[in-house]
Amino acid sequence: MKTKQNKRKTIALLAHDGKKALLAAFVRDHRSRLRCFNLIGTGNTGLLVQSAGLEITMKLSGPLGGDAQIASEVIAGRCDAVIFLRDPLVSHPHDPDIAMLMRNCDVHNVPLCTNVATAELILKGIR
Ligand SMILES: O=C(CO)COP(=O)(O)O
Repeated sequence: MKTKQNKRKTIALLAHDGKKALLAAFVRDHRSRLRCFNLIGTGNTGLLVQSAGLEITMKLSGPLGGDAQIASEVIAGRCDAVIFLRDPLVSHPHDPDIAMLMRNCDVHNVPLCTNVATAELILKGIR
């Protein structure tokens, strides 16, 4: 009889500089739950998650193409949810990449959240 493989899901974590403290607190509060997933993230966000004691695959920093790399994981079907604490109060040099990532989450029906309240719902809901 075939056994169903219990494949870990992948969550992407990204935070703009103005939201990094919030992401650090989120990671601290949900460390044990986050350990159940493969984590990927943009460069500086990844370093922050790593310094909280979690394993994470780091892509490039956002402005250098990291958002685009995360989008490519979404498009390839290798990312199951995106937690993106973006700062809506400042503009970013890579705004086109940010829009592209968000658009592709919608195109591929991948859960995307941009604030902590919804990030908590995603963590509760994803199996
Ligand atoms: O710019 C980002 C997301 O758009 C995040 O990039 P860093 O994690 O490298 O700061």
